Amino acid sequence: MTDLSSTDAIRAACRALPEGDADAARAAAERQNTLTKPPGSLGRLEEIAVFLAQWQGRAQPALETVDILVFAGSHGVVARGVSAFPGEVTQQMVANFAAGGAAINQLAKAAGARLSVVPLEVERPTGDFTCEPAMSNAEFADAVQKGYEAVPADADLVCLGEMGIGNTTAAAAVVAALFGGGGARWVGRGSGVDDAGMRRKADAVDAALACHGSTLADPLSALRLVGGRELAAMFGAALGARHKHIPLLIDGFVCTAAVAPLARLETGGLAHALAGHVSAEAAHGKVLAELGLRPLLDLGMRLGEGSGGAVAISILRAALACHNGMATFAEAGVSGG
Ligand SMILES: O=C(O)c1ccc[n+]([C@@H]2O[C@H](COP(=O)([O-])O)[C@@H](O)[C@H]2O)c1
Ligand SMILES: Cc1cc2nc[nH]c2cc1C
Repeated sequence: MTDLSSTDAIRAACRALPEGDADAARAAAERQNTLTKPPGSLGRLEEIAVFLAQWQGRAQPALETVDILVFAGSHGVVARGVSAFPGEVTQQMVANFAAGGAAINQLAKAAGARLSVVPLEVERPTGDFTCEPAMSNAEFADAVQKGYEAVPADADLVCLGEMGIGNTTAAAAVVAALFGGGGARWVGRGSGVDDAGMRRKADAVDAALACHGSTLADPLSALRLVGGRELAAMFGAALGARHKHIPLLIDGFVCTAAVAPLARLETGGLAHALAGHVSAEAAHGKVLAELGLRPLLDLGMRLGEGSGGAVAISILRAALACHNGMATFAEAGVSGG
């Protein structure tokens, strides 16, 4: 068992990231060039097949077991009027996930994926990070560990998602700490705030930057001090996927902000991740650019719940259908291969 019981232990786990399988990637790329199509003509579908080979460690990867993990958490900063919805919606949506009534229930079904929802003390909001730590060291480590353990060892792909009223403000604070700039650069409308709400969000982020100061320079501390439990759990799940040799599909702005500290701590820390989509939340594109991640889809979605990642699973399935199912030039008797 990987020890994640303290921030130091989490740091050590981040320094011990396994690499992908270069031989499997090479074999997959070679196979692509034998298939009955002009080399490169399937564009990013070819890159996806090679990526999945690299991170699953086999030249012919599969997507038999795909897990969508949705983490839920509550945020003290909601008291500052930063969301269009009341905080209790988080718990109500957790019930809706369990009843099968949310968008992600349908999208998971459509994508042929297993859905797990992991509530993280949703009845107990984090500290208001504008003036106090969002989480203690122990609370942070506990959420990271829950995320790590939520990753099933037998998964072929893990797709991350979240639910947490107020969490676009927490995500904005995390990326402001990681990449610089004030609140106005990173806040957006989230689930639908008006202009006054946007100003309150920017003010909340600026207050957090002033309150926590240079302690935010460390990416893990930033996630603990101004993040949230579901963000910490997504970070832990990204770490878990890497340690368990499972490729990762990330979702929108909140999810990307949560896993970004892994890339800031370790070069190539998110090399096992694909960005499912770019959210309509304006800052998401900026964070993806900072991380060098190119989103697969741009559908104007801004829901969270892992919904953009869930839609992108179908693109990954298309990539592997071609990679594993097409005939080679030799098999089909097609000239020129
Ligand atoms: O991740 C995104 O791109 C995203 C963009 C806008 C809204 N959300 C979702 O909306 C909720 C947060 O919105 P807010 O306005 O309460 O901060 C939370 O449950 C997220 O899943 C998520
Ligand atoms: C209803 C609702 C559903 C959501 N799912 C993710 N974020 C959400 C925010 C709201 C408000």
